[in-house]
Amino acid sequence: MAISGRKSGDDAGVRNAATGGLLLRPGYLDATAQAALLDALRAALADAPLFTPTMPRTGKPFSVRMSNLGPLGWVSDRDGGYRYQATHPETGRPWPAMPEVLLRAWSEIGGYPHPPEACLVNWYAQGTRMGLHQDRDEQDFDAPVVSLSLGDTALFRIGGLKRSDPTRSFRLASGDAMALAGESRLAFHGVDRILPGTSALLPNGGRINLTLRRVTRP
Ligand SMILES: O=C(O)CCC(=O)C(=O)O
Ligand SMILES: [Fe+2]
Repeated sequence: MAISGRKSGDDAGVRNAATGGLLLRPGYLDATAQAALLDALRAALADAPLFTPTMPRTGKPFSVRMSNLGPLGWVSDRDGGYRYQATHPETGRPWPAMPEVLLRAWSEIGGYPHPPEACLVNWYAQGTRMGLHQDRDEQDFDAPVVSLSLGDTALFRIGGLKRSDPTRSFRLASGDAMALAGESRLAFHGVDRILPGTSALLPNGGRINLTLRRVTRP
């Protein structure tokens, strides 16, 4: 397990064995790299607009809006459930390509020898959250999940392999990178809340999270 990062408060909790395989790289992207990535994302989202996924069966809308980059994208709706597909659910077009900086982050942080296939773009407006869940719609759990944060700081929560396992929380700020690998790959996790006014990157606040995943077995 390799852990780096802030040492104060609840952040120290991420060193606990329950989250083995969790890797944090605070400040992985500097301000210039964050701004460049944001520009690339704006262009991509013009082609593949944010959509509102809905829950399997109930059709209840997510509060987080989403889009994707790369050969595959994660989508969810009432009838089809959670899945990956090669095209945007509303435009029917293929997802835009992943910018180079994301491919580099995947290899530098995740250290997995095959390329990522999906980059989920999560848009958190102020007041939105993501409930505790596992990332398990992929065929390949050997590959890590690599995530990058932009904009306002998130209070991120992670537990163990069972929903009822104890959880701990820490902050993910703009430019921070994280990988869920090894024992943490299937750990329950979520976002409790977005802390307003913590970043000037997005003019109207809010947070963007980019989650890179390998979907198929190489
Ligand atoms: O926004 C985050 O930091 C986590 C996102 C997440 O867990 C997911 O997209 O599966
Ligand atoms: Fe997740």
